Amino acid sequence: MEKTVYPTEILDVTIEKINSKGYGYTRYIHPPDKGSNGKHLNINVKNVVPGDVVRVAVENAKGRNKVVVDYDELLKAGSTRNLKIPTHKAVSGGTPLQYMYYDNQLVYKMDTVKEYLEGAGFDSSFVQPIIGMDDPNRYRNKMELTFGTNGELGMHQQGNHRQVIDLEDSILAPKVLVDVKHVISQWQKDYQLPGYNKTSQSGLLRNLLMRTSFATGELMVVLYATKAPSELQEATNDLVERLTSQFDNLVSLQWAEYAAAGERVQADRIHVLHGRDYINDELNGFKYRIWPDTFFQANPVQAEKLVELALEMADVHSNMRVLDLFCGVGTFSLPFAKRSRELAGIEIVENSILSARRNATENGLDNTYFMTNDARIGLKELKETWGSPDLLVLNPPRNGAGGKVMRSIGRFGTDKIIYISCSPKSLAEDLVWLKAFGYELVTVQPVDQFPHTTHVEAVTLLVKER
Ligand SMILES: C[S@@+](CC[C@H](N)C(=O)[O-])C[C@H]1O[C@@H](n2cnc3c(N)ncnc32)[C@H](O)[C@@H]1O
Repeated sequence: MEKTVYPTEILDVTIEKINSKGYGYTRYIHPPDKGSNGKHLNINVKNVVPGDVVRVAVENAKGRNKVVVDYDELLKAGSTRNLKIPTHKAVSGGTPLQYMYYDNQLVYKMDTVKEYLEGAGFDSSFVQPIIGMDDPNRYRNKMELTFGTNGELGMHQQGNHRQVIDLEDSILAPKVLVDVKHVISQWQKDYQLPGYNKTSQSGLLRNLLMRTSFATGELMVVLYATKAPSELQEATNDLVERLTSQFDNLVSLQWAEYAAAGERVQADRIHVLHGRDYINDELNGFKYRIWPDTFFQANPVQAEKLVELALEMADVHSNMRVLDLFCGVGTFSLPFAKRSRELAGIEIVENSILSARRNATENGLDNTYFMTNDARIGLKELKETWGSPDLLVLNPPRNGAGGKVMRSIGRFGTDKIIYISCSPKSLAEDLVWLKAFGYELVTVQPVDQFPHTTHVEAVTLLVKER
């Protein structure tokens, strides 16, 4: 039987709230008439704030119960809308909160943390006022852009991974990275170099990765392309000339050859066109070497605060043995190792562990032990080889540590746990597991690590009841 397709309806709706994806949400009840009695439609609108009244066109309106749409007209601005930010439809998906005043973004994020914790049965009065940024713009030390098929170089359109929106400027990117982008776009245009087409699997230029250290000023530029640079010698020589003559701090220009279809995983071959293959960075007074694929905190100003908060909450002292789970290249490990007797780190990515070891040595620390392993297995092995810690620090990826790891942590029985989270949803889910092992929530400190996005970090202290 063929499904009925209902007509497109033009609806004027008031945005009730912003959901976890950053879409404005409202529930529209169709007026009762034949066949649609009481039927409702969940409408998700892009680039809005609560209280906005917008006009939207919904195709097959009575035939569906949810829809994600752009609005056609802003009829009335909500009270939290920052009218200095020009409204436009073609924005990339990265900054859905950018239209909201920064103070209201902070309230939204703090409420999100509270809601998830309350939903998991915790008392949200443990949640401290969120720590925001003095200047919430241009805070990222790393930008990754994609080449489109029509000369664009930018980020994907929200909800559409085939469409690239050319980056003219960005609220997130330091000026120097925007300037590098424009030099590369001009160079691409001058040599008429095609962007990679995922559908036909043809074209040359795929991605642009740019990193800058706020501490040392060093700049890294990496171009991902399907061919070797020697196949377009004149163009690559000119690229080196253009970038080195305009950016004194460029210490690493790399060409990453990557021919296979699909998303970039690892380059087939790296060609260093200028300088070296890494940059030097610093965080909380510790030195780090950063290669193109090294995971490193993207907002150094707030990352330093996270580390300071974690140290303060843990009250680390020189007799403590500390375990840093999901340790990466050692962002938390090194400062904790400096103040404690011994530190062990567990991390699944081998290169990160190699970096963590090197970083410890380069920073004069000789009390660290780093193990490459899946947290689920590493915890058990560590207990046998290294023993039990007095303090456990964990900073898992966005989807959390998961029940198996949390139960192992519970069985470890350390006096204190510091959980640094980048997702209040997974934080709340993970913390529930610790209740059964007698852990009590002491404090939750939200930190706005990524202004204008829906992400929010939190440093949480738990202690074991004795
Ligand atoms: C949010 S990052 C934190 C890294 C580090 N704490 C930092 O600040 O640089 C999470 C880390 O967990 C690692 N990871 C992901 N899954 C893992 C697993 N199953 N076992 C161990 N480490 C894992 C990732 O490679 C990543 O380095």
